[in-house]
Amino acid sequence: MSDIVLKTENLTKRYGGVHALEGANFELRKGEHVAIMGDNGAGKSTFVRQITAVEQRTSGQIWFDGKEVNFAGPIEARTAGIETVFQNLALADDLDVPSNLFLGREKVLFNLGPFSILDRKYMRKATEAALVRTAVKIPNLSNTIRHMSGGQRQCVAIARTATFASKLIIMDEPTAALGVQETAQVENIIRTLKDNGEPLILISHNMRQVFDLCDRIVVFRRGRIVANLRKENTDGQDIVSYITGAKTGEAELAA
Ligand SMILES: Nc1ncnc2c1ncn2[C@@H]1O[C@H](COP(=O)(O)OP(=O)(O)OP(=O)(O)O)[C@@H](O)[C@H]1O
Repeated sequence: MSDIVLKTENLTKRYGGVHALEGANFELRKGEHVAIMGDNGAGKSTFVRQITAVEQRTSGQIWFDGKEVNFAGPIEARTAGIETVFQNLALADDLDVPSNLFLGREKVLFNLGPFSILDRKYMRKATEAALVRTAVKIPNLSNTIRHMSGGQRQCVAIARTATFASKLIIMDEPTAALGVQETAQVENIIRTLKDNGEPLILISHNMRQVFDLCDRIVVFRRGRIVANLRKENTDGQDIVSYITGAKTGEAELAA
C-alpha cells in the first residue's frame, strides 16, 4: 500500500438517471504515468472531477497519499497535492508568466490587505527555476499570456502544475488544441516529469502519445473501467477494441 499514491474503490457518480461513472477501482503508484482513454462521454472527465472534488461523488472511496480522503472542494484537493491541467487553462490573459504561475498563491513581501506588496523578485526566480525543472522554454517571462501561442500557454499551465504539485499531476487532453511542434514540447515536459519521478494521470485520445509517455493504460467505456493494461502487454488495436466495446469483460489488472 505504501507505494500507492491514489486509489479509488467503487467510485460512482450519477447525474440523475445518467450513470456517468460506475464502480471505478483504480490505483496509481509512485512515479507511474497512467493514461486514461475512452470514447467521448465514457466518463473520463467525470472520474477526474470526483478525485479533484470539483464535484462530490455519489458513492465510493478515495485514498490519496496513504489516507482516505473526502475533499470538500477543489482547493482542498489542490492543497493536499493534486494539481490538474484542464482543457481550458485557467490562465489570466493580461498577466505575465510569473504572475500566472503564482496566481492565487502570490508571494507577499508586505501584507497590507488589498495594498499588499508582492515579492516579484522571488516569484520571478521561482518561475525560472520551475521552467528549468520542467524543461519548459518560454522566451520572455514578461510577456503577457495574451501574446503567447497556444503551445506556450499550455507550457505555462503545465509548469504551474508541476511547480506546486508535490504528489500528483492530472492532465486532461493537454495537447488536444496544439500543433505538431507545440505537442512535442508538451510531451517533452511530460517526459521530464517522468524522469523526476512525478506520478501523472493523462487523459488522451492520442494513441501514439499514450504509448510513448505512459506505463499503463486504463480504458473507460460507458462509465466503467473495462481495461487496465501495462503497455508492454497490449497494442493500439487491442486498446481500440476496448474503447469501442468490441472487446469486453472484466478489467485485467496489471501485475
Ligand atoms: N453535469 C452533468 N450532468 C449530466 N450529465 C453529465 C454531466 N457531466 C457529464 N455528464 C454525462 O456523463 C457522461 C460522462 O461524461 P464525461 O464528460 O465524463 O465523459 P468523457 O469521457 O470525459 O468525454 P470527452 O472525451 O467527450 O470529454 C456523459 O454521458 C455525459 O453526458
